Amino acid sequence: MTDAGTREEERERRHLAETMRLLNAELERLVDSIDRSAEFIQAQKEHLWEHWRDMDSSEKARFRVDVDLSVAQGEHSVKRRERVERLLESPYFGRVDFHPDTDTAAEAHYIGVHNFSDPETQEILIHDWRAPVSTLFYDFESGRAHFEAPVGTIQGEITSKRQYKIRGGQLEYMFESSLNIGDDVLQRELGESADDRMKNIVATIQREQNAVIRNETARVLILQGVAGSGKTSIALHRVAFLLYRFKDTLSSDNIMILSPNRVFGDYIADVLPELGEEQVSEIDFDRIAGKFLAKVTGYETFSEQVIKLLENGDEAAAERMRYKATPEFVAEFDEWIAARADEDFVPAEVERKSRRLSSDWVADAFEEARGLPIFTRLDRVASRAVNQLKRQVLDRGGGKWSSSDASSVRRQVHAMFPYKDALALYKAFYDDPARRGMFQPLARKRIEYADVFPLIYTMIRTARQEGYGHIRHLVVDEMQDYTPVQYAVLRELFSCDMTILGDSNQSVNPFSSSSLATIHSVFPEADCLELCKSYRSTIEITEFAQRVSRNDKLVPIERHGPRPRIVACSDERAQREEILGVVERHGESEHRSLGIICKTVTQAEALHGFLSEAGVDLTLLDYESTEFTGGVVVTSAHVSKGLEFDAVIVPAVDDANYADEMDRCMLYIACTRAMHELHLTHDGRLSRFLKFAAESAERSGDVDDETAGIHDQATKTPVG
Ligand SMILES: Nc1ncnc2c1ncn2[C@@H]1O[C@H](COP(=O)(O)OP(=O)(O)OP(=O)(O)O)[C@@H](O)[C@H]1O
Repeated sequence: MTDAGTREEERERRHLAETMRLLNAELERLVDSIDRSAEFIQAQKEHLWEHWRDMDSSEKARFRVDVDLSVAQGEHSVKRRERVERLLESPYFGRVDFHPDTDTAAEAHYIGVHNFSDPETQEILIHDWRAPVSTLFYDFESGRAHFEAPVGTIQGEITSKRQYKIRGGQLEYMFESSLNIGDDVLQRELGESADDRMKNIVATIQREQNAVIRNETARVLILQGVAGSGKTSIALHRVAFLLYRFKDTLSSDNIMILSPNRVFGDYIADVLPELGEEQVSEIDFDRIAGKFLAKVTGYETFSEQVIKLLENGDEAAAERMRYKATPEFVAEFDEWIAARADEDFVPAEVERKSRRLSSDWVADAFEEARGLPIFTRLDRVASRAVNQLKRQVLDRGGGKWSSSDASSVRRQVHAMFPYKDALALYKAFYDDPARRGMFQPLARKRIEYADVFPLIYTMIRTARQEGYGHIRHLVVDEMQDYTPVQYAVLRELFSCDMTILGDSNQSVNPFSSSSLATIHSVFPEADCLELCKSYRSTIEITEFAQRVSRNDKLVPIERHGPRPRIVACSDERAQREEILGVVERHGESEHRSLGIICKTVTQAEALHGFLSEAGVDLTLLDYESTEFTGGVVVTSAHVSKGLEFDAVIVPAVDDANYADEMDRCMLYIACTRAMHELHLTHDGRLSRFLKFAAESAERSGDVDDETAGIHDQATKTPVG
């Protein structure tokens, strides 16, 4: 390092020491204030307890207000203390020196996970990464730059940019990064071992990612991103940004994440708290289905559908799914439902206790309720008829009016519409000869998954339903796995802003997945953004996965590691031994997590049994799991969606197991979960989707153990 460099580093160390001193002083003050609040609350409670009988009601009320105030103050201080503690671990990660055109000199702005001001001077010592000035750090290189301050756009010049890695309050390294957010720092971050939980990436957010995070104008934002492009991370950082930007009107209670399963929900659970925000609530489509259908019908779940397709390959079922998975289906179905009231409602006379309402009266009442969903409309007509007849009976001395009279009138009105409920109406849609066979119940009271959301949509379109009115922003992850009718349901239930993200290459069910264009057709007003750079895996793993399922837009990050290995084994037993060997070697390596990703949960269960008996300490993740544990995990490709591991083993990559398009999707998902190492094993003929590896091994005569792409487990000779 040059003398100037050493002097600069010295200066930075002094700055860090001074910041730590101020943070420690603040921590002390907060701890003191929390203790005092606690003591005060305790004393007040004791006083209240002892003098309860002697106090009048206004005195008691005053006491309660005092206690409530102290509790609120205490809670506020606890939150602040948590923030200061986080800052003490790592006060800041970046610095940008900016010289506004209107000022005489540049000023250094340090950027961290939270704001922190000098308690005495109120000078901002650390800017929250979400503050307007922090955009300078993320969006600009050295030279001309600007940011939006409350007073307007500030133009100026960036004279220097730096990045730091501070851990436990100690400066580990710093970089001058006048260009992009330092590749050096990014490389180091990406090269680290996977955590048990998704972590925040505030220090290395890239410019194109920042554009997604800070987009304030889109009501609906659709983000298509290749595997490992940071979509999920970005969506969570976006939530944190919106909570900061609109803190007066938006709180974590107003935000919901629709995630693919509970394991994934658990995996991402730490990101928002790490960013100083409360965790937001979560939901998934299975829970929405449960809420609507619990009392209506039994139904197949999404995972059961995936299992059915993977294990049995039911072409007729696939055909039904395909039919119900298009925007045309929603349009046709919408039109059909809308026509039912006019075409199928037949007004008739209503009679009770010799009093009558003519069919014209009924027709008028029905017409007046136009605009309401059909079953709500029928209820409205029935209520009016009940009131009318009741009045006639009572006014004209016709006797008593009981609840059974009211029920009879309601029944008569509802009988004018040939369908008793949404389920009957939905089934009737398939009476049309052109659609016959497209509805196939699994049992008398159990419908296929492909019918679950069309039925829920029918319920929403035909009767008023309770939505999620308090939600003001919905994040939808794995968008490609949801059909247009599911989006139609979301539209009805959530009339709020949305961030919708996913990757069309990672569909778990190609018969009912949605492309970006399809989703855009459901939300024509949406802004569509794309992330093409892939950060998770080494270039060797990314290129390998690309050959399983190509996406020409994908740009891998330049980070190297060992080439993926495909190991051919003589039989099933030898394959299990090979897997055991990889697991044991993993235990001795510097890597932490290992995912053994099978095609199906049934295969994962069998392998879990074998490895447990062999003494491996591991966890099985299946559709019932709710927690992500890290360490050695056995799971299926479907359950592994959204997760990542230092090393991944994909067992049974033979041609019988990975043969059709759906299998290809599963193989792609499994391979793209790996950050640093990827191993694939098989006995029998290699899957057609991996033929490229056999061919390239043949071409290169590649037999070397460590670098070989593919080799025979017994002979170490190339396979192909
Ligand atoms: N700017 C970044 N700085 C550091 N790490 C990043 C950055 N962007 C993404 N990553 C890392 O890349 C990995 C993938 O991120 P994430 O899981 O959010 O991607 P994804 O697009 O949702 O992936 P997939 O669709 O394959 O599940 C994570 O380890 C994340 O921390």
